Amino acid sequence: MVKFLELKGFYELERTIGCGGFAKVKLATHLATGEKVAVKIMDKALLGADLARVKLEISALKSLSHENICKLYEVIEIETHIFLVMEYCSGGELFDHIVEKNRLTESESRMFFRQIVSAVAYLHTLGYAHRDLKPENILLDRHQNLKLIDFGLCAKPEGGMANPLYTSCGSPTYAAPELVQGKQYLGTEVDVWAMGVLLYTLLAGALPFDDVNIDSLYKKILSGKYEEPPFMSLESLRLIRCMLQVDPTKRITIKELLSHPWLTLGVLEPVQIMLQNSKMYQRECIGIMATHYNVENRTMWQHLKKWKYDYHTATYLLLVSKKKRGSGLKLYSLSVKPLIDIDKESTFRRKPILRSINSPALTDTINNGNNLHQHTPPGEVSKLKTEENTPNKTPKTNQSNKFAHPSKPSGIRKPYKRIRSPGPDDTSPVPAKKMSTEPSTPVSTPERKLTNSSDTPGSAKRVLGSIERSFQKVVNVLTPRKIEETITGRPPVLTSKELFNVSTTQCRDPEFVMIELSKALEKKGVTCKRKGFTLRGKLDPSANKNLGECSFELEICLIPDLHQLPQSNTPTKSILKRGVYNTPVKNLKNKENFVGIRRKRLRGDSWCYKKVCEEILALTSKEFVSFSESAV
Ligand SMILES: Nc1ncnc2c1ncn2[C@@H]1O[C@H](COP(=O)(O)OP(=O)(O)OP(=O)(O)O)[C@@H](O)[C@H]1O
Repeated sequence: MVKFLELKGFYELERTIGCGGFAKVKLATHLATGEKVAVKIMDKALLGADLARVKLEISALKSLSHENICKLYEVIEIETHIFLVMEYCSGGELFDHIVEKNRLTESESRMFFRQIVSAVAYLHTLGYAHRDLKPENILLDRHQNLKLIDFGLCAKPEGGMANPLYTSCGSPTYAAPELVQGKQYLGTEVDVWAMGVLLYTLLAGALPFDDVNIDSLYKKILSGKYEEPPFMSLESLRLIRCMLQVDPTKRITIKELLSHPWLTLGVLEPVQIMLQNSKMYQRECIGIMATHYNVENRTMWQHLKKWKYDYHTATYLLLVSKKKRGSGLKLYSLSVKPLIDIDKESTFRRKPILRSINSPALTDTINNGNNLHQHTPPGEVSKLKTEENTPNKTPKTNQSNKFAHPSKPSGIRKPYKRIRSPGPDDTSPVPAKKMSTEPSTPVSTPERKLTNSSDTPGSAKRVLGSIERSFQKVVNVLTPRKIEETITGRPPVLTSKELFNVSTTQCRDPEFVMIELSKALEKKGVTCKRKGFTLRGKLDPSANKNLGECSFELEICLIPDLHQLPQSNTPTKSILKRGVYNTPVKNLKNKENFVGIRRKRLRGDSWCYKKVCEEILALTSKEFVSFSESAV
């Protein structure tokens, strides 16, 4: 069922592929090209004051065009929701990739890290700081290319990158010391620190600074002391040391990183900033669209080059990307007609799109109700007034540094989800609050999903509360009786390309695995809801004080015929490696399906999720669950 009529006839929505604090992301098909896209759906009512973040994210994405930055195709705004149609990254999060392999080899880390450096250097060149770099915000496409996502916390300091920022934001475990201290900081320098944490995570499979106690975490970050694993090469350790310099003035710069010997080792070439030209005139793609809409090429291009981020922009950018891949170029007729009268520039579809009271910057771009999409040409400074560049419009409900202590300790480690101080903006210096030096008490991390809104002052309370409320809607305790009742259909059979994040079993009965899994979840204090062969669980933090808060999905699936699997992906390889299976490998090589458990983090701290999954899968049944190649 298509829930959003605005998309009907243009996109076919499929399953949910991710959830963030603010958005649900669905896989969809762009019907004119048949290409898969990701649709980020945001409920305006839940966004509240964070709408400014979304505006900035849209503005940034429209300006950016880089191989390693997830492309925006279309922006649709209706009275209740905002939809961002984006490039679909089918390879999952880099975080899952690390977990899958425990840690990456130096050469794989280098291959990935070069892409990250290229994307971040490009961002900085255009005057943006990302401020939330972490493996959860880096996705992979089907060719193992990295794609940076989530620009909701990015900043574009007025006057350029040499100007300081003031808003404390990001994820505490990736936060630079100057952020933790609430000092003013340079966007470039905090991004380099976060990249240092990221590189360490790639190579070590663990965080350099981590603690269940936020005070202790900050102390560790400020000390700049972390464990240097013996398995890391001296060159890797040296580079990480250069990035994890507590004094930002001594930290390596992004420019130096581009040609650092560790990054050029074996590759020789310094990292290129690689500008993409997907917005260039592409004769063949324009010709196909012009023929399809029965207009002149010139007329088609006149329309396209306004970069309205409407359905035509999406169609064109998708055709360009298809051409780049060498796929056949073809447009399918849509059932919804007329689409857009290009000559007259009038839009007949999506009529119900309304002017939103809450989002003038987005809706102000709607001209006569026709031009639905705002455009910022590549590289051009966005004219959108945002929290970062309009200090007077910023709600000043709370001036405190969100890295500092919340007023009321909860005694529970909250997930170290990214945070942003809701009050001060980055153009109006605010006296930094010193980090508390009081005796360390377990406190709740000041993040956006606190259950008890009284823990959080000011507008943050509103934001956190609304996210929590929406989250609560999906959480129900499932009794064994309910499980029995909802058994339907058959688990999905995975293709060999879908085997990441899948733990293998040597069992062939999906129901049996489901029951074992449900028992383990119950034992672990995870409340869950079953839909078909998927269990959506939320960890009860009060029952797991050392773990924090997170939600995730475990899906029972069928693993394809082992003969068809590429060698590196075969469950048998992991079975051999870990010795989990009792069954001799040769007996597993048959044409029948085995049951697998596919896991997916929905919300909350990634490292907490990793630990919970490890524990649940270990509880499920030691005899029949193997953690595939991963630690989880
Ligand atoms: N283009 C994409 N392709 C595939 N999956 C995606 C894509 N964009 C997002 N996702 C998935 O959806 C999840 C949530 O997306 P995103 O981080 O953009 O949402 P958010 O609400 O802004 O998150 P946050 O809570 O970090 O602000 C991601 O972690 C990822 O797993």
